[in-house]
Amino acid sequence: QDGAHQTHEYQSDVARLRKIVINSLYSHRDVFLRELLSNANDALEKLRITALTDKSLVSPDEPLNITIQLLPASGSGAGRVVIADTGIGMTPDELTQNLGTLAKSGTSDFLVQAESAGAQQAGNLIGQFGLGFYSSFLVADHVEVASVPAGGNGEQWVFASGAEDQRFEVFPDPRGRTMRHGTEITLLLREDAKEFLNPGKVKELVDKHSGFSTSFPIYLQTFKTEEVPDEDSPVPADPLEADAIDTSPPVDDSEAIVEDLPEDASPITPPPPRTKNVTRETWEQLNDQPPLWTRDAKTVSEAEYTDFYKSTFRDTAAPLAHAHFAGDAGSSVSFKSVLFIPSELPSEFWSTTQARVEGVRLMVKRVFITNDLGEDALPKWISWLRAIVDADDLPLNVSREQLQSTKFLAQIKSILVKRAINLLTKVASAPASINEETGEEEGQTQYRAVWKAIGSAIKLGAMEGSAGQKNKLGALTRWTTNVREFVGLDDYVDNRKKGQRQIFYLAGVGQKAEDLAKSVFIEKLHARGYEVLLLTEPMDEILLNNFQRWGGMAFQDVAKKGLQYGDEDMDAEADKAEQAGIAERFAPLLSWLKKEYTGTVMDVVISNRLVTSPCAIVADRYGYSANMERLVAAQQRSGKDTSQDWMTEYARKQRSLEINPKSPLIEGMLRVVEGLDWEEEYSADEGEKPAHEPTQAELELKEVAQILLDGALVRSGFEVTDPNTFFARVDTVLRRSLGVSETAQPEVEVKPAPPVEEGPLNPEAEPVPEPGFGEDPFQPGDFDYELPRNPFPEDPDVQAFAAHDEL
Ligand SMILES: Nc1ncnc2c1ncn2[C@@H]1O[C@H](COP(=O)(O)OP(=O)(O)OP(=O)(O)O)[C@@H](O)[C@H]1O
Repeated sequence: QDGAHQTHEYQSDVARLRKIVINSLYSHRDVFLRELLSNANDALEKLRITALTDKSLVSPDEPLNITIQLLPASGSGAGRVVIADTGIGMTPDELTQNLGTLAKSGTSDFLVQAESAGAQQAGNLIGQFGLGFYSSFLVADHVEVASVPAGGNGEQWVFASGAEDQRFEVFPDPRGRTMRHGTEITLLLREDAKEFLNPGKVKELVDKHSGFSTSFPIYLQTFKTEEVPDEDSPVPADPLEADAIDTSPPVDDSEAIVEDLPEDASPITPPPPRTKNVTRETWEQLNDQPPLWTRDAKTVSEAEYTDFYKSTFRDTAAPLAHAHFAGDAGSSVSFKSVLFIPSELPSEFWSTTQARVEGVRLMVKRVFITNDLGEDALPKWISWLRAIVDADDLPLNVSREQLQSTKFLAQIKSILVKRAINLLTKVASAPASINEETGEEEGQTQYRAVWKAIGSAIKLGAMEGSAGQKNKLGALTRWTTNVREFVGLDDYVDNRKKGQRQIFYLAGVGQKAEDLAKSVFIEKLHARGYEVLLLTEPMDEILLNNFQRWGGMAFQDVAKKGLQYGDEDMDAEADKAEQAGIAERFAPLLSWLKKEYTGTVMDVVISNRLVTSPCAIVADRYGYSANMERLVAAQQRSGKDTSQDWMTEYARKQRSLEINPKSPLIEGMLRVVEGLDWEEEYSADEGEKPAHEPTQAELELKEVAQILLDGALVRSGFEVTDPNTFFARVDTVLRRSLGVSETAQPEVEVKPAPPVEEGPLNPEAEPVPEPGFGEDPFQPGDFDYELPRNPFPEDPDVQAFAAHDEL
């Protein structure tokens, strides 16, 4: 390399990105034009902003614009596309830095993801990441970038690289200075990319992808061939004279028929003037249509909104909904805006606390100013919003910093949030449409898609928003119930049964709604036709607690105490009498169970929520439901919130056992309790031993009761306190029912391992078989051993283990 001519190795990430781009985007390769035009537009914007403080950088002789030239090959090669801008330009160092390295944050993560994804997925990922300059290699074998920085007096430099090259060159342009400032990119097209020399194709692409999103004019060089008078060859002015000149092809004299012209013959028409074809260069502006947001919404088609969104926000998927409006920000700044709901949340939405908001593009009189909304950007829940806001009455030379300190920005943020909520509400309240082909009701297809995409963000908004927003966003939430899906809270309230004053819900984070619907807590509600919201996301329960009430109804966790159907007072006298009868009949069992479970549950009551299950564990109003208990346990495992341990312990104890008087099992227990002389036994103070040794019947009842309690815990979603003891009890009961000895242990003998091996391990001599490969390490007979006799037959814990094994 000589003094000026530099050769650089590409940074390894660049090579990887180029490879991914070329492999995965072949079928979308026309994106190169959008990317290069967007870079050119950015460079012009940078210059415009810099020139606000240094006017010498621009001159009226050098208008800020972008030009495209399509140059078919004169000799070998497929031809060239040259895209030039009169923007900020690059110094030789910047050429090296900007085009030879990837400075973007998250590049490595992106590359790992894209490399492991399929071509189609990688294409989508790249779309979101923005592939920029490297997309040139989709259509070009070789790329040259000539550039001069604005304000620079030095040489014009060139960055040059082949698509397959591991290196790039940077050198002074052998043509000298061809630009005052700016950048010119020359693509030597690949043989299979000749279509991009077609002006029609280029116009179509600019129209579709760049027309809306570039604020500086884009001109395409076109050549028009016109017929013009040929001034070089003399054309006689006088038709008579013209007649005198014989311009007819020579004819054979012998064949000539000479006729005199009749007197009244019309005058001889003069021959057309001599012309020649001249090819003229013209520059046709491609983005001369007014920006979409400045147009009347009635004149903009859905397809135009979609194309605009995709090209402006670089999304491969269409938006789910849009709103187009003009307004007044209150401080006499009028503006026009279009906002969009994207088809999915940004990938980092849940992994950051304060999301970066880059989707709101602020413009002043159609010129892009910033997409950085400053410190207190939009609230996190709505950081996914995509919008264009174009203010008319702000000075054009307002800087990004000035704009951020104006009232306008704060007002615009609140207007955007309000408008976005209105848009969501409009989509959510669209009447169900009828499918014309099938005649079936389609449901709210559009809002279902919106809910699927950003439903969790809407729930977040309903929690963190202002009071007014909470109500609006709460009304937008949709739930699955035991009878329907996609149910709004207002809809639930409208559908309530006579007398019902509670909105019933059951939470089971991570469970499927259909499994939750089979819960013991829902069986009676379901059987009676009541609707229960099934909450499966961690946020759900917290959200409902946050609302406290909806439409005048209180939220009731059906796994907790306090459940009321609301029709209790409407029960016939006979029903009431039956309830009283049951209460009286089961009183002995309730008393016995209360004594038995002192310290384990707060209370034992007759249930109003069970149909077939014998019992359930119901949390007190301030106790933890099984769902809450799991959430708290997960938090504690992850090291958070340990200061709350005592509260957890307390809340855990706030629960009751509910029994189902209609269950034959409970009936059976009642009969056994009635047969016991237990009042006397337990009349001693709490904690004291019974006055006499318990009878066999009582011991058995205790065992059954304990299993029943553990079963109720499991049924109700809690964990049993000690699974080993639980299984030991089940084992005993099983043995009893089979007539097997309750204490007999299996006859087993376990072959002990050989003594510790001496000397170092030599893997070469005895290769360790790879899992799944090589010979089966086990030989026939390896499993023919006997477990040893239980060495501690009296130890109840060991018995429990043995029993567990048997099960
Ligand atoms: N026409 C240009 N004029 C001036 N600088 C340019 C031009 N094209 C590219 N650059 C510089 O090269 C850098 C890299 O460009 P590239 O297109 O690869 O990524 P980007 O524009 O930063 O990101 P993205 O394309 O995803 O928005 C740009 O940030 C810019 O500094």
